[in-house]
Amino acid sequence: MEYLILAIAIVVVAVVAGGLFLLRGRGRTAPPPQAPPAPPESGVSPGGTAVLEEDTATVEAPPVEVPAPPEIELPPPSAGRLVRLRARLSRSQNALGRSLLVLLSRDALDDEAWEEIEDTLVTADVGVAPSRQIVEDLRTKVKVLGSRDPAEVRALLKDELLGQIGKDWERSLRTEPHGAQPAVVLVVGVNGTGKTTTCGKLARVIVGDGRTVLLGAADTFRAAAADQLQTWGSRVGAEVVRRDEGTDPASVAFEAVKQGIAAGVDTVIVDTAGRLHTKTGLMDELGKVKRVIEKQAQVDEVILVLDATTGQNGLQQARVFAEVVDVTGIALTKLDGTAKGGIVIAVQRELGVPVKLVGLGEGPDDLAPFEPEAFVEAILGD
Ligand SMILES: Nc1nc2c(ncn2[C@@H]2O[C@H](COP(=O)(O)OP(=O)(O)OP(=O)(O)O)[C@@H](O)[C@H]2O)c(=O)[nH]1
Repeated sequence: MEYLILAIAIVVVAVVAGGLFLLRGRGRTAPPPQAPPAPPESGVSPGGTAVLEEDTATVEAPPVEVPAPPEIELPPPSAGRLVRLRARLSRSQNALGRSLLVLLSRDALDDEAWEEIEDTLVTADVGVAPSRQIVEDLRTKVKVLGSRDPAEVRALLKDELLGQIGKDWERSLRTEPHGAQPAVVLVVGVNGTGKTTTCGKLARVIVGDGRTVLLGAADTFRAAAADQLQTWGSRVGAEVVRRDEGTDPASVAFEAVKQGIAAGVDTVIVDTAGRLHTKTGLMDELGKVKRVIEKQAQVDEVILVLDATTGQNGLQQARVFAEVVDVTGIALTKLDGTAKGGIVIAVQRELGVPVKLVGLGEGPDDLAPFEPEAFVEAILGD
């Protein structure tokens, strides 16, 4: 009997314990389901394999840097640029105008005074013959005028300088396409004069006027020139055709014009090296570049870039270029850095082609179409 009671007690205890165990098990909350591993942004690890391993699933993938598209700039149009840049010109050229005006306003305009006026003009790089001519003209006009109040003297000098610079030259740059053919501008000149910079700035002038440009880096002598051009081009969204250093410049020019035609751009600008090794070498190189371009399109402009600070030396070099290639216009750079603005008169006289562009600083929009009236006004000051 005792055994029976003991057995029943054991059974009861077992049942109660079992029930309690079962109840506790049911009351437990289930663990949260494991979040699936977040896929990396690209779905692919930097190494190129899909991220699947469990232990890397919780490691956050580094953010993939998407480079921002380059911002395309919209440069100002060409019209009125020289007037806007007048301060630059006044700063460098005012001394010439002021000393001429002071000399012309002297009470007694004797031989000595006229000689001083001539010297001032020669010092400003006007050139000996044109300086003499200006003095002769002024002498006659002053005699006819009789009186010499400051306003009259200023008007007289302005008229004379404008006459020497020439109001009637065709100075507009031919950059308009011919139907489906782009206009082609070939840029030549001695190294260091600012050729590549002028190509870049000119591209901005054309884009600013609402047209499209392609740049050809045919200065294969200096690799940095192509890089420089690339930077200029990317700022205004212009394609640049370039090849390795040492490639035949003519082949780059050919390819640039070909791509320009295919892309339907308005203007192709071709930068050249034009080292002054020998006149024959230069003639061969530039002649070939031009001939090769002409197989596909007409060369509308050959712009000779001349550094205004180099004076007579620059003129000498300009002469060599003019002998080997038909220059159609001059880009006079660095006019902001010299008081010798008279070079405008000298170079036009020397080469018989007009100054069409002037460089007035290192800024991207410091290139302006040349306007004689604004130029003379800047020289004479207010
Ligand atoms: N102050 C001033 N500097 C200028 C002007 N135009 C160009 N330069 C500077 O002149 C230097 C030479 O310019 P580049 O364009 O490299 O000359 P480059 O003729 O192409 O020279 P190469 O490629 O060696 O043949 C650069 O530092 C330009 O910023 C200008 O109008 N004013």
